[in-house]
Amino acid sequence: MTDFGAYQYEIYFDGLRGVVPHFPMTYEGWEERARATLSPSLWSYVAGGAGDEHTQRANVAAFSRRALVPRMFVGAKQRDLSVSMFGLTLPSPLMMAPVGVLGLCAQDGHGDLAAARAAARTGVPMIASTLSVDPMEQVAAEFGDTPGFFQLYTPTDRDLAASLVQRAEAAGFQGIVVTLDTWVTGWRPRDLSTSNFPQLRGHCLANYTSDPVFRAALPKPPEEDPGATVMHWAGVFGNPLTWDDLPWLRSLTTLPLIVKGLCHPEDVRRARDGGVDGIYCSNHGGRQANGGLATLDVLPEVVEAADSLPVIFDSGVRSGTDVVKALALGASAVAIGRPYIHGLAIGGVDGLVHVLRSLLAEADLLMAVDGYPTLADLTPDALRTVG
Ligand SMILES: Cc1cc2nc3c(=O)[nH]c(=O)nc-3n(C[C@H](O)[C@H](O)[C@H](O)COP(=O)(O)O)c2cc1C
Ligand SMILES: CC(C)CC(=O)C(=O)O
Repeated sequence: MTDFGAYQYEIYFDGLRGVVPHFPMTYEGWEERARATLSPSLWSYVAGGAGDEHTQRANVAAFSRRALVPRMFVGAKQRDLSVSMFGLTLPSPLMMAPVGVLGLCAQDGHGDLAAARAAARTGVPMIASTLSVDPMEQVAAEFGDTPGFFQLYTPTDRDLAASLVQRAEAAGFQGIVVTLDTWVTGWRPRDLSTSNFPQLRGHCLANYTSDPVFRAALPKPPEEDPGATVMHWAGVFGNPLTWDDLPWLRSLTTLPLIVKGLCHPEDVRRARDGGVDGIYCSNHGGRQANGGLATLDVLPEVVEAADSLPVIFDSGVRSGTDVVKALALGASAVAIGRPYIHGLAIGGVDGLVHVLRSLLAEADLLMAVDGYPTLADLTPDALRTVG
């Protein structure tokens, strides 16, 4: 049993002692303060999406088309938000989605380490991006007892891919998340306007520059020729994988293999047949392709096709109620991107922990008030479609 909702009492007791809350209590508040904290170009990178950002807005809007129906006489005094997947038991279904450039969003430039520390403090797992300011071994060292996952951007160099995965295994990560929807970046007008994207990426290559296979392919060490290093990285970064590559991907690790970016049920069935351990239903927060469906709208089909495989969901989650709605539509776990980036930007580890605890408290209290005490109680029948 967990009592995430108790976070509200901590805040009220602080208030009684005259302590004013450090951090805003809503997504809009986190966003507004993060915007004021980050440089304009980093802000536009974080906040922006593909095209005119229609899909990005649709991700958020989809949640307001679903509403939870309250149940009474349930006596949901105790709730249980714990979830078991990939042989792990987690205290809650919340996860931190992989975010490249996370390091740069912290005041001290080490946001990947901060997120790992927040994972240790909350039990909310971090899926560490391939693109990070600090190498994965240092990130993993901060996880404490909370399991961590490594997100792989599969490079064209297969030996490099194998090396990154082997390092993740050795560092103690508990699963590999392979992102399929970003072997090339989508059309991102905000980044094109600032022309800042290449510089940002250049700061986030620690996993590559610390890799023996990557280093061996360079004419000069990265410390001596950073420009050539970035050029080499750009050449190997993205591999447009096909189904023929799935057996090879599967062979890279004995850890749970989760594929990120699946939104079509047929793709889910093929991935399942190809031996993956988990499906990650996401449209990359609307950052890659515009004009698509909200991820929440495809979730039920994906869950059905995934059958017994766990489904991690992300894109557009902005509150604890959104977490509950995604769970009711069948997600096994719910990941967030921008909300925790904002928390990190406004208050480092403390700000990030505040965002995670706020989302968990809101979800927990909603389940209490509306009479859905466990995740098993949250079925599609708990929701109605409105508007
Ligand atoms: C600034 C930023 C960087 C991201 N970097 C990565 C990444 O390195 N790897 C990845 O798989 N997804 C990346 N994503 C996508 C997230 O993992 C996630 O799918 C998305 O943020 C979820 O949508 P949300 O921001 O609406 O919560 C990034 C998202 C943002 C906002
Ligand atoms: C394209 C990458 C460099 C990072 C990413 O996934 C993103 O910005 O959405």
